[in-house]
Amino acid sequence: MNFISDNTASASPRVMAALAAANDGPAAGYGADDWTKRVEERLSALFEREVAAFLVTTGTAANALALASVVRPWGAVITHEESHIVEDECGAPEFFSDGAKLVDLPGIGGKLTPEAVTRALGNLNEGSFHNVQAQALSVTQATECGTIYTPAEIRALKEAVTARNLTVHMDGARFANALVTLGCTPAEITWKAGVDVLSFGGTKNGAWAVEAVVFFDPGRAEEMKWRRKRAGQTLSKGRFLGAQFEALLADDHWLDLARHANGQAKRLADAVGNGGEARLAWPCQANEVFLILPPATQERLTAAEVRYHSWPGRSLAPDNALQDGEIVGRFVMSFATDPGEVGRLIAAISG
Ligand SMILES: Cc1ncc(COP(=O)(O)O)c(C=O)c1O
Ligand SMILES: C[C@@H](O)[C@H](N)C(=O)O
Repeated sequence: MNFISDNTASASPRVMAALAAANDGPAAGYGADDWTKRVEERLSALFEREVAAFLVTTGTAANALALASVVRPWGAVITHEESHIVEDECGAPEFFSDGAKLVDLPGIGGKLTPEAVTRALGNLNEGSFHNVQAQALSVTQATECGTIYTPAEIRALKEAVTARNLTVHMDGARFANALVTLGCTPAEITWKAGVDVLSFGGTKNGAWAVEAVVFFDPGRAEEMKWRRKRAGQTLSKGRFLGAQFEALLADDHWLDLARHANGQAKRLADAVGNGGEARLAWPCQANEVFLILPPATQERLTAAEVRYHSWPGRSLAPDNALQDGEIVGRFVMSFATDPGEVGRLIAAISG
């Protein structure tokens, strides 16, 4: 049984069928194709305002190029210490921004707080040529800990950085999962809450490989076309990115995919999250379940050949610290997660 990551999932059959259907005759290259144009129009409708959108193939590219477009080499990006841009992008944001600094902060459950951000801003001297200049805040939605920010929480973070005029970036690799939990509109959890640029994840949601960098003020997207090309992310046969995203958005397929993943995560969290055999590290609010596992439970999972990520306990609340031999395990669900496997996982944990 494999609960390592939503990255291990297949792609939605509807997305793969759309890829095959797009493979018909000639089409303009480099993003000028009809599929990509329809996606750009669809995203403006989805977010209830004109947006500028750029399709790329990975979340790392989306995050790194989005941030490079809004910070200068002498800039600083405030983010969480467990954020993907800090932990898992091999310095890509720093590289593509020509050296911007990531200032990473702790936060329970992988979430930033306005208080921590305000403290960090206090340590970043505005205007001094000796110091990097705070220019962006990056939040992940859903976070790397499977928690989510409410629109009010995003607004509070925006308010904390407004005086310093920081741009707000959202890593939305699991944006769909957060949205179906919140039940709000895409606009309410992004630009209406103060987000300026979104890495809109398609791959983990169920695409083969596509992400959209969405600028809510098209005037701020000016550099992106050159940055994307220089990064080798402007595909000559761009129709195959457009076709994927168009299939995801059609008939709210993207939300149905996320609902299945979240539903299976909730099943697991509800079944074992508060028992003696395991307990929740922090709330399960999207498609990932983080469980504190005592040694006996770890042994049963090994015997049952369950694959999951061991996760750092840095973001645990002080009153939920790990005890002797305990670890945090991350169990990730996707659109393709088999409910029967989740039942077998629950049995293995419960003993
Ligand atoms: C929170 C988050 N952001 C971004 C990404 C994008 O990463 P990749 O470059 O692997 O597509 C991931 C990948 O799993 C992720 O978990
Ligand atoms: C790199 C790894 O963390 C990946 N982003 C995942 O969530 O599985």
